[in-house]
Amino acid sequence: MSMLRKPLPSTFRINASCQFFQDICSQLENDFRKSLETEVSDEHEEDAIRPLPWYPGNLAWHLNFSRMQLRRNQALESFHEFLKRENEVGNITRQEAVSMVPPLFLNVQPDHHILDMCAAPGSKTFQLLEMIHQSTKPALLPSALVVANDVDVQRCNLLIHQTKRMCTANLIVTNHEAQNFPGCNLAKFCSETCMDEAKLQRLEFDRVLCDVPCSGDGTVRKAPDMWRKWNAGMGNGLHRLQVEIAMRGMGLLKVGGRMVYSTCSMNPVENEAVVAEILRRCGDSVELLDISSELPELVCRPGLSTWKVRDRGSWFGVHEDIPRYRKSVISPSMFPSGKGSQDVEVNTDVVDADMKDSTDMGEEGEQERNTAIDDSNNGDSAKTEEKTEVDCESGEALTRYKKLNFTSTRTEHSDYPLHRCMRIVPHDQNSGAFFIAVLRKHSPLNEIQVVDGVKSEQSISKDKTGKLEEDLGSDKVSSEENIVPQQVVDNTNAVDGEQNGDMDSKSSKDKSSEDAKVIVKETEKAQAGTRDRRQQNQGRWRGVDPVIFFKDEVTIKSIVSFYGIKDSFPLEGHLVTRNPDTSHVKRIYYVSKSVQDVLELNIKVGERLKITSLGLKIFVGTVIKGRLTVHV
Ligand SMILES: C[S@@+](CC[C@H](N)C(=O)[O-])C[C@H]1O[C@@H](n2cnc3c(N)ncnc32)[C@H](O)[C@@H]1O
Repeated sequence: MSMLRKPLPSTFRINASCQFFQDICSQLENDFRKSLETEVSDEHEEDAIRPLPWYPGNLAWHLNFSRMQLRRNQALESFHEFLKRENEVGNITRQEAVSMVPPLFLNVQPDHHILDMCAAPGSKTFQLLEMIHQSTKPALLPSALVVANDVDVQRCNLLIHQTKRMCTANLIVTNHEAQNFPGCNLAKFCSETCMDEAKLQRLEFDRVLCDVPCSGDGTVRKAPDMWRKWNAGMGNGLHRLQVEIAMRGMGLLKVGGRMVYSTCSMNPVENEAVVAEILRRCGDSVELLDISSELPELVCRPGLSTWKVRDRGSWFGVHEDIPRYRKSVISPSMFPSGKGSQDVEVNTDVVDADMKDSTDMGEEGEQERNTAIDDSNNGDSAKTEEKTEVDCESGEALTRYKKLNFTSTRTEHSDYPLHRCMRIVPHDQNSGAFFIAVLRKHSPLNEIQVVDGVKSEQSISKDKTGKLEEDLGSDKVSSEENIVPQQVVDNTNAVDGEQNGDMDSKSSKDKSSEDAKVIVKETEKAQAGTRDRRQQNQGRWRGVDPVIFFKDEVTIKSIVSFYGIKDSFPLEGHLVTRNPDTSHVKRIYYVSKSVQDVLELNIKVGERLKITSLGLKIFVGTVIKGRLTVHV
């Protein structure tokens, strides 16, 4: 507890792919390390700044003072200025030490396709970009691709701002619900000819980072407000979404690929319970890897195999003990065994999955009669109250159970090797807290696993239909034929990265083949150049400019000759704009071959990806005397 009350030390990472990498390392080692030693004395005589021992290549550094001290201490002024300056241009990144751990376990290679499912504000995305560029020779682009996604548009802007510092052509930023991240699979949407032409047939990833939204108790040292705000209900409310995001990540992962699941919470319901549920759903297709020897200097603890679930002031060791009316909120998957009781759920429409851990259950306007029942038959000491309420409208008696400060003595153990998960706690190495699990996909998920996923996604999608319609609003005006089926495809094919879509129910199968036909029709029309102009101009997503390949040969030739660009740096197919009127483009972006392939695929499957940003802004266009002129 005393460690939790101490401010978190600052940490930062050097970008090993930046041009001035060696200079920065030498400045830190030879100048600041020594000068700060004399300026900043410490009662324990610890180094003022030192590399984090577990981070490869001495790239991550720990400062033995907090952000506050860094801002206020005069002696640290020039060092603070250095940090700010280098951070701004992307040579270093200030990031919490524990947050740097998950990308390290992805074992990223320069030719990998990587999906960062919940990426904003982008510190881990930046780290992934550093990794793919690190081993590439200067002036050469890696063949890798990073797709960074976040559901929140405003946070996507932070992500774009953060990753701009990298000047990369290998990044696409998308704005989707991660649990419904679209599948781009040509086999489903395209005719044979269209497939023959395409270089990339489906979008799937060698690595997936699943750094999911969580209740965030691991950040209390950085955000002391968390002490007041946190409650167990926050984690309970997120568990299902976390499972769905992770399952979608698994669906999009290539066979043989690695996925890292991480949170900045220590709550087992958001951690081990989610991992166990992934293993349960995926069976032999997925393995939880033992990563204990991968970063030997990192001090960490094994994952838990047993835990209790807290709900409204009580602790439950088994799902069976959950009052019936809470069973729709507290699911069996939150418990170590994942097993539920045979109880029929009642009154599920009365109780919402709220984010409060309140014990106050009183509801005005309801007549109630409370009867205390001895709950000793299951070995638990607390009393359970049966509460009979009368529905004011129907006059029907509804029976609910309310457990006050109940602590279940029954516990369960998980059969999965959850000790392979990794818990990083603040008092082990003066850091924040983090949870990490690394999973490998051994074989495609089978139909039942996929169907499970589809079912849960469909139940979510039901609630989100309104939002989807809004997202597709512009199409709705221009092409009814286009919007309706695509919306259905979004829901039913949410797992199609993995399977070719044999669903259990005939109707959904028929529906998706119908949808596919319509998309093929759309694609063929697009190929034949007969696509509705208004639709092409607006793109599929309202408020998001379409991505258009810049193919103006005259302009491209003049750029090549004016700047003396060599053939080894091809422009053709690598230039895109966000303005459909290519005679008036303002900005031209350079994209890597990997991004180019994804864009071509995305066009062929009917622009399923909602792309908010991509590539590197390389040229600016101005129209002079009616002619487009382009400069760097
Ligand atoms: C823990 S933060 C991610 C931090 C990020 N990986 C980083 O290192 O900077 C979780 C992110 O998930 C996003 N998010 C929440 N629900 C989401 C969903 N359903 N799909 C995608 N992103 C989601 C939030 O907007 C938030 O930016």
